[in-house]
Amino acid sequence: MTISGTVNAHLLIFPYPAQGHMLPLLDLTHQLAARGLTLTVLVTPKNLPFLHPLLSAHPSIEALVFPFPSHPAIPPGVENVKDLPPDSFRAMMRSLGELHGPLTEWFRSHPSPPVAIVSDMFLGWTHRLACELGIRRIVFSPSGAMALSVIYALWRDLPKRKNPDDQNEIISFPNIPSFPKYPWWQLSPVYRRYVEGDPVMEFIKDGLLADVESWGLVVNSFSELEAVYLEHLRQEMGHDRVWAVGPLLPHDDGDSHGPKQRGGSSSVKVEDILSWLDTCEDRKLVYVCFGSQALLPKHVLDQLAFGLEKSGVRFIWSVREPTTAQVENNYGTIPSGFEDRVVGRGLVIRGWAPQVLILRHRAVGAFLTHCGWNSVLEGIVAGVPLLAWPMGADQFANASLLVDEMKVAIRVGEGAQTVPDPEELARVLVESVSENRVERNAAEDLRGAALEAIKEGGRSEREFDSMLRKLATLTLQPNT
Ligand SMILES: O=c1ccn([C@@H]2O[C@H](COP(=O)(O)OP(=O)(O)O[C@H]3O[C@H](CO)[C@@H](O)[C@H](O)[C@H]3O)[C@@H](O)[C@H]2O)c(=O)[nH]1
Repeated sequence: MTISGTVNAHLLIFPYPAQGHMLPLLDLTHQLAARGLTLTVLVTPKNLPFLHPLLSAHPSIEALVFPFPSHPAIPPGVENVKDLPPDSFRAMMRSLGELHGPLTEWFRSHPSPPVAIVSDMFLGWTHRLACELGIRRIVFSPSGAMALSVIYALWRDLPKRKNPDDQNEIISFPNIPSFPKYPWWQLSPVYRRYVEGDPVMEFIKDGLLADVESWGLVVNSFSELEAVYLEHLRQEMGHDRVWAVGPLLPHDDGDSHGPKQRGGSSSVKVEDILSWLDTCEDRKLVYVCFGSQALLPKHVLDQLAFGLEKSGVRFIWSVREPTTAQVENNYGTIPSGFEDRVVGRGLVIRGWAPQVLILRHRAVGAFLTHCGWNSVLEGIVAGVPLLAWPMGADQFANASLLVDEMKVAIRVGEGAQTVPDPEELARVLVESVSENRVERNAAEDLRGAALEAIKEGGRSEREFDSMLRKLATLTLQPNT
């Protein structure tokens, strides 16, 4: 049964300011707004522009803008992880915790305050705040259910190595379906830096444990992809308010917004990219991107460039450019002369690419990805095989799901440690766009399942409705 019409509840939406976290939560917010909920979205000033497509599509949404709480590791004027070095998640998580006071004040003076906070998994402290205010907190997970299961197991069980110098020691997760195991170096870098008693690390640990205690969890995933892990999370949380509502699709709203502007303006004119793609054969081009955070070490970037050059395949490569200081720290930039050597068949986009738009084009036949969860879902919706080269965070878990379980991906590399030889990489690139790859059929099937899940009456849509039904029953608790 679907619920029809609008739902009358006020929610506070609180995204974590990293592109891979904010974009899918704003996609969810579009869907909530379309069902008539009253929504307030909390951002700091520099992140307000990311709300513009949402606010212009739904003028009833209110933006709540709080000054960014300063932090010694975050330069003044920077308020989004995309403008920070790759290991800045801890500082950002800690600094946003300072919004507890202003948020409490805002809530207490609001004539009709929200009945629930929907906040990113990295804002676990909002669960305690919600308890103090007598409202509910729903965790938003931009990561998949398998990866989230691993993250929660890490912070609950705090596994340690027998030999603290052994980066390759295997850490097992026997309570998670499929019993995943990873060498130490592939675990979340935030967790690997955990030091008992360190105030920032304890704050982060408390936040992630508070996620598990929260009233609800909404995951950008779908049952056909991760049923066993979603069920595992229901057991971990001790209730069934775990809703898989994905894959969340970007809101299309014409020429100026939607996928063309998703996460920011494209560094190369969108029309130029599309008209070049139009000249390409169907499903023969490889799209290459490592997400909004990762910077590639020089030796990795050079080998990748060499592999692309040798392969002869058509490609678009979206590359995050390092700063001068990062180049001095050995992060790579596009080798000189590379673009001349691949002219006509390779397009390099330095900065920001309209990824979803590119992946939707008929010319794309494979996606070389770091396996950030949004890229994974976008690749699945495009129905193309993935070439998996996880770099960090939850990406090793995502890669094992895609390669070993779903068989829609081919493992190409592992971080900066396992870098394919350019000859080998070139061979895989060529094969990835050939008709005969088994992964191609599996990717098409999974695309079908993803689209089935989000169509009217599909499983994800039903879970979204079930979440709305629960939200519609919420009221402020007596202690407010
Ligand atoms: O040039 C670009 C680069 C990225 N994107 C978009 O930015 C998002 C990137 O998200 P994702 O693919 O998940 O990668 P990260 O930015 O690396 O995301 C972080 O957040 C994800 C969700 O928790 C995790 O799965 C990742 O490991 C973590 O690094 C996607 O929607 C992309 O379409 C663009 O539109 N253009």
